[in-house]
Amino acid sequence: MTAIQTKEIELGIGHFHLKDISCSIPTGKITSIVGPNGSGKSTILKLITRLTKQTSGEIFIHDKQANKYSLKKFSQTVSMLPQSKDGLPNLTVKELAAYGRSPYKKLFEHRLTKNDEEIINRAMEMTGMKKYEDRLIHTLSGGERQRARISMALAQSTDILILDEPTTFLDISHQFELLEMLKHINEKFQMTIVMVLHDLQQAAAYSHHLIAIKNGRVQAMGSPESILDSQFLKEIYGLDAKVQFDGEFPIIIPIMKNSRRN
Ligand SMILES: Nc1ncnc2c1ncn2[C@@H]1O[C@H](COP(=O)(O)OP(=O)(O)OP(=O)(O)O)[C@@H](O)[C@H]1O
Repeated sequence: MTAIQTKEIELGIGHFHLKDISCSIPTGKITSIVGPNGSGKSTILKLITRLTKQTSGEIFIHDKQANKYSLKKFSQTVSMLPQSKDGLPNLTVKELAAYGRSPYKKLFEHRLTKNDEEIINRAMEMTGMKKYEDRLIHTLSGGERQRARISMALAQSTDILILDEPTTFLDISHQFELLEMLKHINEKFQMTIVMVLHDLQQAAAYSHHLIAIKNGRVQAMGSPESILDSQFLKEIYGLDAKVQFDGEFPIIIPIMKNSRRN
């Protein structure tokens, strides 16, 4: 089953061109989009979430054209967590999570129903943020802030969650904590998760499916085990390296040109 399908998407922005982006994102799985800086990954997420419009081609969400959804219905189907460089209003964790209920409200309606409260509480419990519900966002650590943002996305009650570089600015243990949390959410609720990740090892370890982009084109697609090898690293990143799998976790060993021991 396919949650998202893009068909022959083309888009030009200044000197940059996305060309013939055709890919399928499986339902209930974790898919990561990987590729070098500036290859077009975030632009693809913006197209899927209707923040940018393609010049040609079509995007389907659950087999229905994305632009045929009303804005409200779309926001009840797809939630997007942009890169965390954007500032957040100084709200409490609970107030931020409550924003996730906006697609279910009428214009200027702010009152939370009992059902909204239950969904917001569940979202904060899923991310471990319930105990911080009254804390102001600006007093949280980077990892906690990211989990608060995810609480808001989860309170949106969508079956597709899209995240752009969710581990940026987190230390290695908080990166893994966040990825474990997303894996748990995916397994428990069969939520379709799509993310852009820069760390290829993490992307491969935590994703069922990888889409590799280079110069605005899809260069490779498939399970991490089927596509991640030396040839892939050379073709996509121009990197000379070996790949070994330790169980599901790939270890990328770059071939160093100059040993510091010489
Ligand atoms: N609004 C814009 N105006 C002009 N160029 C843009 C705009 N948005 C994106 N681009 C260009 O499109 C290209 C792709 O950008 P995009 O952010 O999709 O890449 P990316 O793969 O997500 O990069 P990174 O890994 O560095 O975040 C870049 O060269 C970028 O400068």
